[in-house]
Amino acid sequence: MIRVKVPATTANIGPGFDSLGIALQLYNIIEVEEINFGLEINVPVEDRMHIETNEHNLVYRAMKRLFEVVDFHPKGLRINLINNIPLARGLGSSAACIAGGLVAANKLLNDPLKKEEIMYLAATMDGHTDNILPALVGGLTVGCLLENEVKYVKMNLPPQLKLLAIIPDFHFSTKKARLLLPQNVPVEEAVFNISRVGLLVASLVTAHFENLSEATKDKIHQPYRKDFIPNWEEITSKLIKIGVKGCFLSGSGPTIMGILDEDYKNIENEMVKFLSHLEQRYKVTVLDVCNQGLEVLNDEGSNGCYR
Ligand SMILES: Nc1ncnc2c1ncn2[C@@H]1O[C@H](COP(=O)(O)OP(=O)(O)OP(=O)(O)O)[C@@H](O)[C@H]1O
Ligand SMILES: N[C@@H](CCO)C(=O)O
Repeated sequence: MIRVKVPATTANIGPGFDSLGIALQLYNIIEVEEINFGLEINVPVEDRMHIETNEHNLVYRAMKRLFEVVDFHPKGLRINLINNIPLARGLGSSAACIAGGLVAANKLLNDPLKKEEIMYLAATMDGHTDNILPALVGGLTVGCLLENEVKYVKMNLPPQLKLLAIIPDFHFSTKKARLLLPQNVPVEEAVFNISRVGLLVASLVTAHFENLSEATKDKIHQPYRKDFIPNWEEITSKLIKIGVKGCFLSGSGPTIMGILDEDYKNIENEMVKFLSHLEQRYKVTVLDVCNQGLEVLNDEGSNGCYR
């Protein structure tokens, strides 16, 4: 049995659309083994309404993609999914399936593909690198998908940095959220984002958190998605007022993310109180950054990170 532990991710971080991502200490576990025949996919009862348990399952599709590349034909497969990453909330649930499925399939066959090849397959399946890279290698990643490869840099983040996730109780698929975006971006808006994305990466890595309220601003995707996020204006204004360092739409939403440092307990409590007065239901959770990324587990625990 192969077992992988794959982190949730938050992508875009405001201006870094389709490029920046951070891995979070919230994990799905994927277990796979070859069986004599058929396809058996086991998912938690509460997810059965939303997750396919046939050949359309995303973890299975990722595994199948790798099997095609290396021309392997399993007799049958058993896949057990232990899910903690909420589905379709902008926390990288689909990237976790793709990254985890590919690595699990590769391990099952004793690693025929190199890390770079897995990364490229994963990024082409997801369409961009911003969730895939941190899911695989952890930390803060900057990356881009080229014709035949992925170029990226992974950075560790200061340990005092935490993320406050405000997760509404509804699904918002990336596919739908991308249809809201315009086809073209005016130069001034591109320049607005480019100047902030550099400031953002440098400020995060060097713990210049005082820059983050400006550096997380975005003109490329949030303005077009925010009307579909209940209470966006109230929540983001409140977050800044009570002292988060910066806030942004996590991935394609609907989760809203605040950046915190060590003094976070009051902010978390105040936000829970504030949200309890709204009609929409939210879950609030403070997440640490996962600096190590996907891990392959053995019976004693970790069998090494995916480096
Ligand atoms: N654990 C899982 N097992 C199988 N399929 C899953 C699982 N988690 C997510 N999926 C698939 O991925 C879809 C959600 O992907 P989507 O890209 O819309 O959201 P997300 O990845 O959570 O958000 P984002 O990409 O903005 O972070 C689900 O509808 C489902 O088809
Ligand atoms: N960069 C992607 C993240 C979701 O996969 C988007 O915002 O659509």
